[in-house]
Amino acid sequence: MRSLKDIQILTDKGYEDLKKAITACTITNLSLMLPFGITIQVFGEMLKPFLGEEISWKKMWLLFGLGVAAAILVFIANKNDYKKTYVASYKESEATRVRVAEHIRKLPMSFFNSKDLSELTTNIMGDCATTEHVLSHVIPQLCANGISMTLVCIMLAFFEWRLALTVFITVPIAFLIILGSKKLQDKLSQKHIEAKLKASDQVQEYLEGIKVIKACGLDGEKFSALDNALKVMMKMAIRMEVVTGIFVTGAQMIVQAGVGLTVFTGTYLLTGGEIELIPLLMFFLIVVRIYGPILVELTLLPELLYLQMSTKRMRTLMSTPIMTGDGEKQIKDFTIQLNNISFRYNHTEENNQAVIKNMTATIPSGKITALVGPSGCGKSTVSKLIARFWDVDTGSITIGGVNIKTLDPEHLMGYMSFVFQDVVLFHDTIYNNIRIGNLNATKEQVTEAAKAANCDSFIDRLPGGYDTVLGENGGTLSGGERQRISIARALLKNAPIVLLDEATASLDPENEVYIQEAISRLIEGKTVIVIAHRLRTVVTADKIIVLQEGEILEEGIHEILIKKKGLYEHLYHIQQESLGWSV
Ligand SMILES: Nc1ncnc2c1ncn2[C@@H]1O[C@H](COP(=O)(O)OP(=O)(O)OP(=O)(O)O)[C@@H](O)[C@H]1O
Repeated sequence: MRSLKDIQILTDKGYEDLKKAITACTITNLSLMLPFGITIQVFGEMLKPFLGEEISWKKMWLLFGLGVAAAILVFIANKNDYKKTYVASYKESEATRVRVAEHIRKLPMSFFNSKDLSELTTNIMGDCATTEHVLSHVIPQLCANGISMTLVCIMLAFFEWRLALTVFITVPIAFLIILGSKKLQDKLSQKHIEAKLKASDQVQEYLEGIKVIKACGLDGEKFSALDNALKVMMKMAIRMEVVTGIFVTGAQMIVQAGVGLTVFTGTYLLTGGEIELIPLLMFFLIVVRIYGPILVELTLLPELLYLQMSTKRMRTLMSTPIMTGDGEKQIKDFTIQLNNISFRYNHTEENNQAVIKNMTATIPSGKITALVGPSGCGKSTVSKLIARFWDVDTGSITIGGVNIKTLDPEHLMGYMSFVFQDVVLFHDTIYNNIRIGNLNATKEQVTEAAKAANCDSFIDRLPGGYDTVLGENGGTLSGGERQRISIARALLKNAPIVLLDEATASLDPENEVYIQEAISRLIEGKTVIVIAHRLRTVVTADKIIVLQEGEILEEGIHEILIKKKGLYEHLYHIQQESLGWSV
């Protein structure tokens, strides 16, 4: 329980609530003993005529009254138990999900390089659901059953210790069987979880790639991959259930063998005159009653073991250090300085080549700086390092003399706007999709930004205007329209540094004109970093940095680089020639 708190699956409040839930569950279990005790008393009265005694009706009416009171008590205890256990655990699990999502948001991008989306979804939804189930249905019941059974065991031992011993002697053996199967169950759980992840990966790939699958006629091939993954998942689930079932049933049989043992010992004591018939019969009744919770415990225990797999993954996730920094530092000058920086994406694999090698450059404040170079030379990586999506391995990046590693990533983001080629739009209204740039913006500011980004022409054509709800990832808009929405967002944010990544690639001439206009408004007076393949779009840049294989090869303005007749001039002429091609 404490370990759940330590790995932040349980908050302090959740930990306290769980303790309350266990107490409530124990009270419910003990309250359930009341009607049972009364039944035994009634049973004892009813047997009296067989022993030549008379039934006491006064006592019977008293027992009836007590029975009604006990039923009311059981109802109250159950109600309290429900509130303390279920309601508290669902609230706790909601808080856990938010905390996990918040932690994920603050993790460095290197973490996401080694994780895929379905694994993280499993973390947020699956593992939290398992924890929620175990917190509400397993831990309180297990602890409460353990406490109430121990109490009953002590009471029975006072009554007749030899019988009490035979009742409980099989219980530790049964528990040892379940605990002994832990290794095997862990292995099977791990395989089951892996199969589940693979299946959800396949489902995701199938749905995301449905256009390509249809266009390339891959339906059969991709569907059979999905079908196989689902079959493996089913096989693993059945295997896990069967093995768990064998151990649980075996353990339950051993516990139930205790009934036979008790009857045997009881008969032995009865014939030896060491116990009377009625107390013995009552003892048998109690035994049958208390075996119920023990059998339930045995089915709950494997679930607790399964939780360990989820908590292990959660522990890895929650103990991954987040990016930190001091959010207080204010920056006035936006000159970006790359000081001998080196960076590699993978530090673990053998092929961990540095993508950026000893790079030193200045990106002047209030000017346009273009990063150009062949595909894969590291242009996007440099922009990601400036935005602190990743931290450099060696060297430093400063903005206005402040090392960005000392800045809180969220604070740093406040200084930057991004216009990427692959625009992410949310399943929400156009208005809200633009407002993401600045959640404090007024309606007028949002529409003004949309106008400046040349969005109003297409928004006005939409039936709901600004209130039109976009499909998943803006599926109903064209590439150019999506790009203009992302520019509107950036305009609304009005950050002093603008990162443009391939913003006008793959657009038709009309859209390109609209977007170029919008971008001109966006970058006015800002420190701009442009990443572009098409060199004609950067000829007017104040500075061009030419990269090759993660190193700076040339620097300067267009005219000087052309005169230099180096890589830039070569790439520029190839592109000029290709512009003359026609199909
Ligand atoms: N997340 C990542 N994990 C591992 N390697 C990566 C990752 N992102 C990029 N790379 C590698 O780093 C190198 C530089 O990539 P980068 O995207 O910075 O190049 P680029 O110049 O922007 O390329 P392009 O112009 O084609 O977009 C490439 O070899 C690429 O394969």
